[in-house]
Amino acid sequence: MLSKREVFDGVPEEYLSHKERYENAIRNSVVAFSLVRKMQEEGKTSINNYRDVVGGLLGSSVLRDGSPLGLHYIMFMPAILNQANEEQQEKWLPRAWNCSIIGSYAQTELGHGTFIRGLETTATYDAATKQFVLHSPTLTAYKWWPGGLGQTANYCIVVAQLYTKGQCHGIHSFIIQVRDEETHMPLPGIKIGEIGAKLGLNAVNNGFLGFDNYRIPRTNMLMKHAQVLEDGTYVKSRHSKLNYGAMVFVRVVIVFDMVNYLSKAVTIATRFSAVRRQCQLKAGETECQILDYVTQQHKLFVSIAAAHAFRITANKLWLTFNEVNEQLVEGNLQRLPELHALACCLKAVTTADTAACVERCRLACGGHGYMMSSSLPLTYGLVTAACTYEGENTVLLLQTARFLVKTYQQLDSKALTPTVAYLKTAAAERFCVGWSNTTEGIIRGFQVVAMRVIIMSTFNEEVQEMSRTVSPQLKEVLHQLVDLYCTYWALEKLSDLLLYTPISQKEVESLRLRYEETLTNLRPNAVGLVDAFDLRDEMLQSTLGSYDGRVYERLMEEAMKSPLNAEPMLQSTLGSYDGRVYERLMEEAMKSPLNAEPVNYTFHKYLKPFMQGKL
Ligand SMILES: CC(C)(COP(=O)(O)OP(=O)(O)OC[C@H]1O[C@@H](n2cnc3c(N)ncnc32)[C@H](O)[C@@H]1OP(=O)(O)O)[C@@H](O)C(=O)NCCC(=O)NCCSC(=O)/C=C/CC(=O)O
Ligand SMILES: Cc1cc2nc3c(=O)[nH]c(=O)nc-3n(C[C@H](O)[C@H](O)[C@H](O)COP(=O)(O)OP(=O)(O)OC[C@H]3O[C@@H](n4cnc5c(N)ncnc54)[C@H](O)[C@@H]3O)c2cc1C
Repeated sequence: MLSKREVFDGVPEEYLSHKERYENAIRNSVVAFSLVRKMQEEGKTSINNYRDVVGGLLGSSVLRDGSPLGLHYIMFMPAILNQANEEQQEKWLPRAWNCSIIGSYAQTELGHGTFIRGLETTATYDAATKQFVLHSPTLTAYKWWPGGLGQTANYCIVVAQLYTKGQCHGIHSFIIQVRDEETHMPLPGIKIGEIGAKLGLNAVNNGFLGFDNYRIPRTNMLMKHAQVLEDGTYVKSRHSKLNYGAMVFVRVVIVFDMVNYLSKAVTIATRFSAVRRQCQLKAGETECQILDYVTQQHKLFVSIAAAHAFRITANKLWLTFNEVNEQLVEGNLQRLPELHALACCLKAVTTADTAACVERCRLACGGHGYMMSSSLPLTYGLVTAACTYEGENTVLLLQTARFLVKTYQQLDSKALTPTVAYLKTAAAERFCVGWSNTTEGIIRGFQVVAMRVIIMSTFNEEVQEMSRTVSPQLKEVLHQLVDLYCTYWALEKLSDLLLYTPISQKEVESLRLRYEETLTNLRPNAVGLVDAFDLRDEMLQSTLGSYDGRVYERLMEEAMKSPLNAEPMLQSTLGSYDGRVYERLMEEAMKSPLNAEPVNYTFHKYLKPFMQGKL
């Protein structure tokens, strides 16, 4: 095991250089993931449920700004599980599971992220040698972003346009070795490095990858869904989008990640708001807790309710994901479009709402929320990235809209899948005959809005589910959270409700009163509700949100650790007058100190012993 001394003990990551941050991340990651390997050996985690364990580690204080090994678990292994046939799984999964190989997932290119049918990397089959030739025809064809690829991974899943017998069959996945397992040097025909400093996740070691007519065996094409036979014959998949399966899985998992990040941020902000006293309600009185201000409650309480709403939604989505995947295994593809639309919608909505809520939590803490030591800026950096990766939010919402429009157009000719069944009810009868300022009334209002503008929004199953399984006291508080969440969004989306429902001005006024009553009712339970997230100080890593409330002493202790560093402002690679965006992105990437050396010392000292099970 590593001695405490070898880890940058006591110096917060913010004060490490870019290179030191990577080296620190490797040390922390091999220690953390050795724990996962120990749990595997003891049968405490399996290939089917490792995500909980890994997800907890990736969101923990040990790997607080991500890990160079994250993609190995987040996408490399799921891609093998989802896209490789049985023979390939037997070959690759054991080595991936015990980390004797470290993988990444290389789909996005400098020139394309959203439009994956436009990816430029080619994989051309050579029947004479039974090999695929991987090539990056242009600079924009270089893979750009894959986590861990910069200096860490020695294998990766590469998504490329498949050519055989002179015909293009679209994008397919391949497992490709990019570095020598002994020396970790890039293999001949491979151009590889890291892309440089980012807004956040600076420990992830995102990389770039270019191929120069690089040959791999035919059997390195992942062939669960489509195949290329030895003579070059292409056998197509039952459904063209089964190759997109890894993305659907990760979008589902991201919803769980948002629950963790939002719970942390609102715990920090709510506890700080109970400690912070500012201004007097009456002259001469003691300054009051800022948590007593309705404006502060308006900022924070909806985030507490959202964390619970997202947790319930994430669990429901996970059940749906497993149901649909069991059906896919039996050849029933009927619910795949619904799963895709659901995963797109909930990944986009939960990441966007969580980013907005985390920023609101930061703002609710005044200047102290702007301190890195509060952990709120770091959390914002992690969450806002999720609005972009695994499918940029705008584009994913368009995918959901496309599915809902199609569903609506087939309302009378096709049986509806469970999550959109409400569209038939909402369309069939005078669904919203009058407005009622109840949770059910608001949900029906949104269903009418959704029906009319084909936007899906409902979580009423969870309300019924909740009334069966909790004590009367807890039910009352949870109903207050549901009420708060509904009335908050009814007031936020008032224009839609006024346009599409018979809500009256008088009812809007009583809705506002009801909202403020709910804030007041929740106030006594606010700190208890965030304590219920049961997040230890080590997880929060926040001077503001510690359980003991010693905010000011901790702020001072952290401030005393600061060596003074000023990083020069960087010019923008994207906004240069000459438009040489891609060349500048690559030029800037090559300035990274990590790219100055072919192999970072941490490979031989830490990563290789870890991969050989010797750590
Ligand atoms: C935007 C996408 C989905 C468009 O894909 P495209 O092939 O162009 O499909 P169409 O828009 O033409 O729709 C055709 C048809 O296919 C259905 N469909 C699309 N995607 C899926 C899917 N995943 N599963 C099932 N079905 C799907 C669609 O509904 C249509 O059905 P119809 O019945 O209406 O015909 C695509 O380009 C896309 O997904 N773009 C986003 C790329 C992305 O997510 N990249 C992630 C890279 S990995 C990463 O970011 C890692 C991050 C690190 C980390 O997670 O930590
Ligand atoms: C932190 C981080 C980690 C990542 N890790 C990985 C990884 O490990 N592996 C990997 O392969 N990729 C990874 N990515 C890349 C990520 O998947 C892409 O950034 C994402 O898919 C968006 O593609 P893009 O960056 O090309 O943006 P673009 O698709 O160019 O989007 C730019 C803008 O154009 C808009 N736009 C694009 N298409 C449309 C449309 N059809 N309609 C309307 N508007 C549109 C978008 O909404 C957006 O506002 C990572 C990204 C980040 C930020």
